[in-house]
Amino acid sequence: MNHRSSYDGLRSLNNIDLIQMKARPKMSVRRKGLNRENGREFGIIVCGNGMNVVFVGAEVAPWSKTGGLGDVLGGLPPAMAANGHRVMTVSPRYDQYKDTWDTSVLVEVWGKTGGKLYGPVTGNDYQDNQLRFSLLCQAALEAPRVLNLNSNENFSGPYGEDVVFIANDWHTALLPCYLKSIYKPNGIYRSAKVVFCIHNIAYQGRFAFSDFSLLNLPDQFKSSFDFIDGYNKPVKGRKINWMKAGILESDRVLTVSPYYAEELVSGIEKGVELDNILRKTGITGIVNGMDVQEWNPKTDKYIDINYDATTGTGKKNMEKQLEMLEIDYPDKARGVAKFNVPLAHKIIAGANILVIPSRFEPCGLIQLQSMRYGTPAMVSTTGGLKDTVKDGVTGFHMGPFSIICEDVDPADVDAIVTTVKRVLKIYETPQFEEMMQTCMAQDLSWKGPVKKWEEVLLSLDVSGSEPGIEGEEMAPLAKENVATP
Ligand SMILES: Nc1ncnc2c1ncn2[C@@H]1O[C@H](COP(=O)(O)OP(=O)(O)O[C@H]2O[C@H](CO)[C@@H](O)[C@H](O)[C@H]2O)[C@@H](O)[C@H]1O
Repeated sequence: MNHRSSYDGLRSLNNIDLIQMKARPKMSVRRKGLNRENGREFGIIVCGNGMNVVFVGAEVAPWSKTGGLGDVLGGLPPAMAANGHRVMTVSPRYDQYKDTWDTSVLVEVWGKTGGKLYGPVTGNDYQDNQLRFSLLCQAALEAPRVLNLNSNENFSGPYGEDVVFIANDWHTALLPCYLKSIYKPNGIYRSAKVVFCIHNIAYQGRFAFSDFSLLNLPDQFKSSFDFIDGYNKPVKGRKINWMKAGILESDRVLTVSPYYAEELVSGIEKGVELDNILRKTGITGIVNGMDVQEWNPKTDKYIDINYDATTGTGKKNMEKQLEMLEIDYPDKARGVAKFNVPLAHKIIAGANILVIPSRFEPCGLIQLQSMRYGTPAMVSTTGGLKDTVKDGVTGFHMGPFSIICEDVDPADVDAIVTTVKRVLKIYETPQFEEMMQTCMAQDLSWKGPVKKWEEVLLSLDVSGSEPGIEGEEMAPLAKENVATP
């Protein structure tokens, strides 16, 4: 396991100052470098003590990422640390990442997987994934107690037991179960709480019912895992369902947008057979933020011409190149089915319109990325796309699409054609220009979402938890060694 240490103290002078608050609760803080006069520092901020927060997940960008889960775990924890909380993220070490360091608490469990996160090839899982993710949960429960993280003299040592765990997706669902069965009965983590966050309900961790015996849990947990699978992919029938248990055994359930939260409880199809469970527990949606430093058209290292809202206009030579491309490729289309970060940046920066015809979309990050680059998106009306794209203001809505993946519904094709016509009517008019400006003027960073996360975490009443402060937006620690699927 690679225990990524607390983000505090490692990022900037500003953050080091925030850490000092932790050591002296409700104190006045000098924020060095912010206000200076004649060489003397001044500037007082009165603030709370913050919280101890432990994120747990199967991916964390930039080290391991197959999609948005990695992005969120690379962005939200540093943004919470920037607000004065003590934050760590526990995630598997799939490879020998250059910029990670040894905590000297090293347990090699399944060996390096060379950047292959869930299986040797896409769609083919490791046979022992249950063991792997069980160990991830066990490691995450040990980390706050045993890792001696010397971030800074005021903010060092183990986190202790007054922590909030944020478990993400099915891979982390055993965490609240082990907390309740192993730790709490022994007087450990008495006031600790668990938030379970659903990024994508389509993956639930459904396994043979007899596998319950592998999980090292007492029989009273069986009912939380017990599940009748209604789909014949691969077989119907009685199973264990990790996500169901994660939802039932956690203290709060969150997801990544308010509208997706509504969809999840709306019925069996959108809730993928867990809608009844979520209606019981309740679920809250908070829209994701994005990494506004990695995705910044002004400084993006992957695109040839950097730009901002004042230079969003087309370059003549590029227009010429586009004309040439059309002549060379009369079919006018290209399909690239590769995970290619530079190309993803180039497409988002270069496109005039991004079409996102999702059947479902818990939050969606590419529409945020595209709006930041002044590229309005044409989206289906589902999940976070509904919450983040305003029709006629920052993009175009096409209505909800059929969720039956096997067929293409002709009504959806019509919706795309009608919307393209609507877009073309205003394309290259001042109205479209204004739309691009509005897209780029939005604050899509983690600053807003993190406040909502704080509110939820504080409401759990973990001992010693206090609000943080208004922090600066922070990017993840490193930008190299992204493990691709
Ligand atoms: N070919 C390619 N090459 C390189 N990079 C590529 C790529 N295709 C996509 N990406 C990048 O991968 C990320 C995709 O994130 P999304 O949130 O859009 O979807 P995903 O389904 O992975 O996430 C799930 O979790 C997230 C986080 O909560 C929710 O937003 C989302 O709705 C949910 O489905 C973006 O950063 C995008 O730029």
